[in-house]
Amino acid sequence: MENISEPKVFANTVILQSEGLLKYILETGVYPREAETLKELRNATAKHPMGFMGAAPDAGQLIAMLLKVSNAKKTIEVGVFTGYSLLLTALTIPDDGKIIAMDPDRKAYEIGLPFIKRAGVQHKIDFIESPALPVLDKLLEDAENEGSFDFAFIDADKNNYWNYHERVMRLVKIGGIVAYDNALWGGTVALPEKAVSKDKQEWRLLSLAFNEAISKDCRVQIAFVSIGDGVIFCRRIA
Ligand SMILES: C[S@@+](CC[C@H](N)C(=O)[O-])C[C@H]1O[C@@H](n2cnc3c(N)ncnc32)[C@H](O)[C@@H]1O
Repeated sequence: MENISEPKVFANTVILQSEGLLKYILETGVYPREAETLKELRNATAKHPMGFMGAAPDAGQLIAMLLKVSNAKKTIEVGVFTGYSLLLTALTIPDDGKIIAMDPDRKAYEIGLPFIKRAGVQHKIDFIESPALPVLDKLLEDAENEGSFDFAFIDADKNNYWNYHERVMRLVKIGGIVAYDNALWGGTVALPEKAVSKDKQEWRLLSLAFNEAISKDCRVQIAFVSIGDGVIFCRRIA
């Protein structure tokens, strides 16, 4: 039976371990506000063999809010999959905004493409079928790209998170925001290694190292948020 006692509170933070509480949040304030095309894309992605591994819809809501309050127009998307966060961003930035999106998996992108087209936002997207690192390096070859982006969402291979960080720190303007998904790696960051399944151990270690390094990085103000699978938001300050 679902735990019906009050959720635990630690350091004045409700521990979202109750499925009921998350269900309440999603059903009350997230799903009713989710754009129809996003909902359809999310449902279509659930049929993918890997299931829906896009940004969590409640995290998406926060990302959209940050895109709006920061007036983001030019963004970077590392890790597209079927495009949930990509479509969310495209729906949120202005009509003359631009997203440079990169992922070596075009097939997954094409699952989401009909929804992107239907939403009428394809003109804002420049999808590059490639691992992200060489694309980011290419962008950095042109000095005009330095500090020209307002926002970046990083949701791809963990082993490169720090490599992405070093590059987006140059591409995103001072005051711009970078969001790193999966900071909690399914909650494994707070578990001893022996309690973690073999397939999650490597990325757990990478997450621990990245989270620690970013927490010490003076170039950014951070907000480490327990939403979805954990998102670290960074505002570039230097
Ligand atoms: C968790 S999914 C991204 C989900 C997406 N942001 C969304 O909201 O639907 C991770 C994606 O990262 C991609 N990926 C893996 N290695 C990559 C790399 N080196 N460069 C760019 N994308 C990569 C995978 O192909 C996969 O589609």
